Amino acid sequence: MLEIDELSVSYRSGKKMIHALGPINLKVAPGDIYALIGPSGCGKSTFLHVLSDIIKDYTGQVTLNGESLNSKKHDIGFIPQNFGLLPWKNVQKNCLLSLRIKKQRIDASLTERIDYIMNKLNIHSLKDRYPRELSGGQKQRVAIARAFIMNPDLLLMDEPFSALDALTREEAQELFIDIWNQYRTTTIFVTHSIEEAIYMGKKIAILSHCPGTVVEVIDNPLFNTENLRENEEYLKLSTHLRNVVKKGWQI
Ligand SMILES: Nc1ncnc2c1ncn2[C@@H]1O[C@H](COP(=O)(O)OP(=O)(O)OP(=O)(O)O)[C@@H](O)[C@H]1O
Repeated sequence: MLEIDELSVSYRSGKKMIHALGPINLKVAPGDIYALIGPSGCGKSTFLHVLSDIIKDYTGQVTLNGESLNSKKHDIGFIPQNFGLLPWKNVQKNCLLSLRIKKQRIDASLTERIDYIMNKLNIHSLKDRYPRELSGGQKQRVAIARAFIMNPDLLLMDEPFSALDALTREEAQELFIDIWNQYRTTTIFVTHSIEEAIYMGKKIAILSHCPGTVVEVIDNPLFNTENLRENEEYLKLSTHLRNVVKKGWQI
């Protein structure tokens, strides 16, 4: 369980402090996928930076499985907007990077997991290539493979599909959900797309203007539904979300 209690973040800018986020209160159950939507500058990236332990200067409490969040104790996967692949390492080495950092021995069951994930994402044939030799969709598949191979306690994604064209994006979203269904990794992702939030978010958390606080958490009945747009509920939920945006991110 990820528990966020009265989390607030301020940045120092010269002599002034800028209150960028919070207070945020949220409980994320194991196996949840949260889609986080909110206006530009409300603190979404700041929030992910706290959860990935990049920002340590905050008030409030963040615990994962009962312990204060700490990247030394917890395995936290992060897929940034630009996929975060190291350009000087080939696909195979990028995928195994976190295991090497943790000095994890690659035994038979881990080899099976790696093979399963690489096959599922269809990147076996790309394993000797470097990131510059890959298309955007291929880079995205490598980034997803790397995150799931690591088997993180928490997976964070910052607009992971926004750089892809519409068809590649849909394919990458489907592959993500397909592989997530196998491992049920607790995931929080930021998106600007209402459709992506409805397709991929088991829960949808809406943040207010800066400093972002949680305006509403929606239990999404349409999570992982095929032919989403043809579903009657889709129109209702997307209209509700668009109304929240129109009202200035309030309900
Ligand atoms: N290093 C910093 N120093 C001072 N202020 C900052 C810093 N980083 C972010 N901010 C401010 O904190 C607030 C939250 O920024 P953040 O990048 O988290 O928002 P965001 O919701 O991710 O935005 P976007 O959707 O536009 O990417 C903004 O008002 C921003 O101007």
